[in-house]
Amino acid sequence: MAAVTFDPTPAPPEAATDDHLLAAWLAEQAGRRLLEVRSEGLEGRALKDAGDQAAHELLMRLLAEHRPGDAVLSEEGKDDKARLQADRVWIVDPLDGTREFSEPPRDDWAVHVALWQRGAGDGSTGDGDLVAAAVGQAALGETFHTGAPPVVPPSTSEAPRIAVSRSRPPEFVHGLATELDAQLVAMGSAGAKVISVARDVTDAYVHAGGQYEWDSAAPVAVARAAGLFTSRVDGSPLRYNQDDVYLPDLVVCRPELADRILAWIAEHGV
Ligand SMILES: Nc1ncnc2c1ncn2[C@@H]1O[C@H](COP(=O)(O)O)[C@@H](OP(=O)(O)O)[C@H]1O
Ligand SMILES: [Mg+2]
Repeated sequence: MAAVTFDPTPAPPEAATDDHLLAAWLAEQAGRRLLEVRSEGLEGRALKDAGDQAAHELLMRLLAEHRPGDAVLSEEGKDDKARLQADRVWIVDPLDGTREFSEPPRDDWAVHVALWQRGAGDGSTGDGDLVAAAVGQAALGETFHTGAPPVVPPSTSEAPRIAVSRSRPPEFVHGLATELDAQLVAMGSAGAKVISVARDVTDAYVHAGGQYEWDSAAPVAVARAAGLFTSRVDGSPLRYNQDDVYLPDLVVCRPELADRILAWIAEHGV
């Protein structure tokens, strides 16, 4: 298989002990692998499947090599519930925005690599919390990570811009947009949408109606490190490494928008 011939660039020596740098390196390697898959002439379903599979296999191989003692939860793998007893769990989405990946030259797809650690956090997120993460956007040539979090510039837009799913935008966002006098910006990939807030392409990302832990773990950890607001749509904390990995909704935004967004959702529902 082509995955065996793929040659990762060597991990930086610091990644042996620094989880932020390891996450960034992993996301970058999987992104390079995905660009390679995208150049092989496949289309549609075949391209989606090849991308999901190649990025998953590479991440599993590299995690086993560099962090052999840690558990892994991957969108493309079997959920081994031993992770519920583990102290460290990598939560990965090898290819988020699979649909957009299969529509070159779109760049709204990403590799998500996050680390959940037992005992981390203030207790509000359960037994632990996210401690390191990277969102790789290979088609942009960038990897956003918690080791050097993005610096969010002041908003360049007078009216707030709300990122929403391109294929499954929740119905309620239209009412919210009217209330905030906001524009909706349709985009693929949860990671690309969260990072669009950090990059001042948008000011908020709101989703409801379905998603899983791997869709938001890495982007949310990077967003928090960048000083952005993150929560469920009811304002409660996003909790990871749960028994049920369904995590259907979230809000990520500039801190100054959080109160208005949550208040509108509390009043009108999703
Ligand atoms: N209603 C829903 N139910 C389940 N998963 C959903 C969903 N809406 C979005 N997602 C998942 O969230 C990710 C971002 O979606 P979108 O691009 O529409 O914003 C996608 O991940 P994958 O591409 O990894 O499958 C998609 O599958
Ligand atoms: Mg996903």
